[in-house]
Amino acid sequence: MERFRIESLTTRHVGPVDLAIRAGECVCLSGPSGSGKSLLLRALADLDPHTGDARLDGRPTDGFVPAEWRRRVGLLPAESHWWTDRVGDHFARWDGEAAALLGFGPETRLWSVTRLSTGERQRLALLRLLANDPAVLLLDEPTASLDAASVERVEALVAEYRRGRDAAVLWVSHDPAQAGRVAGRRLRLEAGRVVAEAAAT
Ligand SMILES: Nc1ncnc2c1ncn2[C@@H]1O[C@H](COP(=O)(O)OP(=O)(O)OP(=O)(O)O)[C@@H](O)[C@H]1O
Repeated sequence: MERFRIESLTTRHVGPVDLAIRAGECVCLSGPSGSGKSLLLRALADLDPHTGDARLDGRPTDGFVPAEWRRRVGLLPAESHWWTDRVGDHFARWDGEAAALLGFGPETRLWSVTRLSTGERQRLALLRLLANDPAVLLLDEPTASLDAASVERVEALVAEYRRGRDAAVLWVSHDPAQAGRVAGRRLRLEAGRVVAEAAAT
């Protein structure tokens, strides 16, 4: 079943891009630094101006109020934003099991955002995103600041979420080994267009 589809999506730097992701599928997107991967993800989340058509479960963007589209098509930016000082205030709900998998106990909710390390911010931003119950995950280098053990746990959590919710995942990664582990299909952004990643030689 197709979950997420974009047709002729065009922003100032990217496009036109056509892409369809099935329910429960993970697609990896790579491409040179500055090729527009982050901008593409922001457009998909309807955070930047764009033209073209995007659909979730066959329903176009303008069939949703913008906040609902952004909740259902969830973007994990490379740098997360926090708007109050207490970690717990940012969570729609606290999933103790998922938090424990990423190394956080219930006391984490009382922590100040200012004390968070870069890797803690990245993992907590993912937990916060999943707490919103998105149908599509747009993950912008979600393990860029993590050690190998944490990378493994994040990959496991996203896989469990994807299978459990039949979510469609678009995962930006510069790491071919990671793409091989997490994705069923690999794409590359080149000169503003999305093309199939050439097989490794
Ligand atoms: N607000 C903006 N105004 C003008 N140009 C921008 C803006 N944001 C990004 N760009 C430019 O658009 C291009 C694509 O940026 P983007 O962040 O999407 O790249 P990326 O593929 O995600 O790169 P990386 O792999 O380094 O994260 C870059 O040349 C960047 O400088």
